[in-house]
Amino acid sequence: MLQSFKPIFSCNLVLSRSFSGYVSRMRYLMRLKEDDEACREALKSGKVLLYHKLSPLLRKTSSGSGYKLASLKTSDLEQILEKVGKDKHIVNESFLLECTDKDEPQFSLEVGDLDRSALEQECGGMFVDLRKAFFMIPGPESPLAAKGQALLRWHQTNSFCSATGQPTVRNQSGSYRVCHSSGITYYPKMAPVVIVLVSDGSRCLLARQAMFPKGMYSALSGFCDMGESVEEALLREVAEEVGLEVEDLQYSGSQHWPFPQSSFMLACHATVNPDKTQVNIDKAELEDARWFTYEEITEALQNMPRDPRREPPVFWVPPSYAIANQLIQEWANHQQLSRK
Ligand SMILES: NC(=O)c1ccc[n+]([C@@H]2O[C@H](COP(=O)([O-])OP(=O)(O)OC[C@H]3O[C@@H](n4cnc5c(N)ncnc54)[C@H](O)[C@@H]3O)[C@@H](O)[C@H]2O)c1
Ligand SMILES: [Mg+2]
Repeated sequence: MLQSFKPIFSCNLVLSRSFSGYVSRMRYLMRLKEDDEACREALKSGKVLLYHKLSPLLRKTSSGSGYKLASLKTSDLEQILEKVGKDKHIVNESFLLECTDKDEPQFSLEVGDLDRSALEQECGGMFVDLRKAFFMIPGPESPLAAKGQALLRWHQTNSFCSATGQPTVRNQSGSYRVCHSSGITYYPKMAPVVIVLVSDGSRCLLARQAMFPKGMYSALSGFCDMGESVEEALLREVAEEVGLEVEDLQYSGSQHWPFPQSSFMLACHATVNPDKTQVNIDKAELEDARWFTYEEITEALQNMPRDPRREPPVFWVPPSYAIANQLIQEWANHQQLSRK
């Protein structure tokens, strides 16, 4: 029997914000999305994240011990562009991302047609593949790095109208593209995906696809079909992939996931009857699916691979920037409490 969703972990973000500052920032952002002139003005005093063929620019932190996303003042970026022999006006091709706590609008710009090493030298940083960058930058910067890449990718792949084949034209912020021939407005899209950590009360079920890195197991996941609710998608995916019927669902949280295209991950916990835990794997989709004990999970959480040059542990779970990790951590915390 399905229980209704209980939003058990999702409120902290909103509650921790200073409310009036947050509202005015969101209203400002909303205006910039719609008002081309205001957006152009904001860009002049804003900051820009650079991407080279969708890899974000990182810089060393001031202590020199780590890396962070490089956020360049527009005026500095214009000078850099001129130094590498480019028209500084390409800055106007930037897309609006967000507005920081200090009311600073942030943009992203693709510079893949410029010389990579010349730019790296002028900017004092390096362009790093996004998957690798997630291991290098502070966790709170990951969503912005992902959003910057996702928006650039969406614009790159939506420059023509699918009805007329005519070019589409962006608004200044990049919040949509229009085909003036058909009048169709295109908005950036994400594909909804359910991800679920199934438990039988004392163990949790993790699976791996053949394409996963060696030894990595994750929660079950799958794209929602057209017309499906999250609950229906989740029940179907678990049935399809491992042949089990889940009984109880609890919402955990959500995440934008940029790989390989933009997905919107909706994460839940689910339980199965402890007497009906025999898995029947869909081998076309999964290489393996297994029940893991609390002890195995806590060990995996403590033994995350840190150095890609070293052999990974025999069993490990997705890194902290993936919502699968959040689900697994929550399950382990819940088990720990229930064992006291
Ligand atoms: N952030 C995380 O923690 C996390 C963890 C696991 C998976 N994921 C992501 O979830 C996504 C879906 O997971 P999955 O591979 O198990 O899905 P899945 O089980 O639905 O299987 C993928 C297959 O579904 C089909 N499909 C249907 N709609 C699709 C669409 N809109 N885009 C692409 N393929 C579609 C394709 O045939 C594809 O091969 C993947 O992109 C994966 O990277 C994220
Ligand atoms: Mg799947």
